[in-house]
Amino acid sequence: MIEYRNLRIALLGAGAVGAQVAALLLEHGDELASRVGAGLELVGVAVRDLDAPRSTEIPRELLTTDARSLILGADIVIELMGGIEPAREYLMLALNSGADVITANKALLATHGPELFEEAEQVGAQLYYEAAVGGAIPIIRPLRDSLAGDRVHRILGIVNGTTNFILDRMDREGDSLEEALAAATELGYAEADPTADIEGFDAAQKAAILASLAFHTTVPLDMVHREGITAITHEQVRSAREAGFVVKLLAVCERVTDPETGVEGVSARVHPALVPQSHPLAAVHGANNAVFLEAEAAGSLMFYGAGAGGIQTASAVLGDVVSAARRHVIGGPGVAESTNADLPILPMSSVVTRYQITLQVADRPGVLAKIATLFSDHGVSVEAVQQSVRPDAAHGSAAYPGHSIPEPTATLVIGTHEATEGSLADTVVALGASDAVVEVTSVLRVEGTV
Ligand SMILES: NC(=O)c1ccc[n+]([C@@H]2O[C@H](COP(=O)([O-])OP(=O)(O)OC[C@H]3O[C@@H](n4cnc5c(N)ncnc54)[C@H](O)[C@@H]3O)[C@@H](O)[C@H]2O)c1
Ligand SMILES: N[C@@H](CCO)C(=O)O
Ligand code: NA
Repeated sequence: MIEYRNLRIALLGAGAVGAQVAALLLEHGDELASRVGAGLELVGVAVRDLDAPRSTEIPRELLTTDARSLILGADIVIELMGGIEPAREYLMLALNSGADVITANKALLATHGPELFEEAEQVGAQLYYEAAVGGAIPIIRPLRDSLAGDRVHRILGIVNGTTNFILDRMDREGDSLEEALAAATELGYAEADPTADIEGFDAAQKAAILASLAFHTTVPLDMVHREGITAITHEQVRSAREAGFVVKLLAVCERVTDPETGVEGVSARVHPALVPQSHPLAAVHGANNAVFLEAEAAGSLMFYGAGAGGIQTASAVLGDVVSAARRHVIGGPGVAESTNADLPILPMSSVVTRYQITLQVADRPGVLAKIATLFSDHGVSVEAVQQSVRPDAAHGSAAYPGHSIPEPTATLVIGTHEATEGSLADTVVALGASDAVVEVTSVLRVEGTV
């Protein structure tokens, strides 16, 4: 039996992920030690309440409410408390005391990442965060290491399990958004307050992290355009299916050249989008996550699996523990983030995308021509128009002047060619204001087409 020097590991937080990390470290510590070349000793677990029920049994003598003392005696600190403070303060304390740190805290990284990375670089420590995006799915290390020699062009990610579960239920079970959300809550996917998931805040934090890593820059959270799924209707999901699409909440991170100014930069955005049923992301069901990326040399790659869950996320945390511990054995400085790419973060209006717009229009001569003019006035080229007439539809307020019978309306589904988000958005505003249009019933971007 080889005798190893023990590395002292402090765990902060013993909730869904933390309790699983503690259990796996205690159970598989010897096996991991042989992979690392050093013993891994869980020296303590900082909790708020010593007597709170936990999903796994943690020996009472390991529990403490004194996180600061625990941190100061550790070689590796794992933060699984969540939230901004005191997580930020504890990680800074850990880095300053010479410890390497591991966190799953996307909210903290998306808002205070640069400060933490800079501190880690200053003190020559490591900061690992594989669990922060895509849970168990390896995506941070592939971007940071495996693809460091390539040039990533674009990332399309399903990075929030709760919203993917909801949209998938609406598509495959015919649920309304409310019914699907209730099912997500019952199954434990959605939080008691699901706002961060359904309004896209969680996905936006992950988009900021992915875009920063992929493009070797810093993408501030407030530069990530964000739309959630709360306005998505059952009707939109059903029509999407009929037209060969599925609705997904996507994080889109890409290199962008503003067509008007010629400025090259990057953008990150989160919004619902129509994805062709033939795209690999369309086959991501339930609460799973996937990150589809396109790189110059590697071509298309997809990373798929469990984006959440206590034990699944613990797998990513333990991978980081092994990496951090190996460097303790080998020595040398930590891996610095490369954030020196000279790429501005461009606003949403510079992004080039495609829209699918559904309109209720008055069914009378000249309406189509009027609508076509609105598109061309904004420099937007129409790719396809589909019309269905519902003469009996007393939709909206349109009525023949002076008559009580409602004017017949038609449904127009208009797919555009690529155009800047700015001109597409202006076109939608002009459509809404036109007397030819009774109602703009749906506007969705189309992503993942070639
Ligand atoms: N649950 C998942 O599937 C998942 C997936 C990926 C990433 N994450 C991230 O992992 C982190 C932990 O998530 P979780 O689901 O385990 O959360 P959780 O709420 O289940 O657990 C957090 C635990 O930390 C404890 N805590 C909070 N503040 C503390 C303090 N000051 N001192 C000591 N303990 C404190 C809480 O009491 C709680 O037990 C979060 O940053 C989360 O975003 C979670
Ligand atoms: N609430 C998140 C957890 C994982 O970060 C989700 O639904 O994906
Ligand atoms: Na991950």
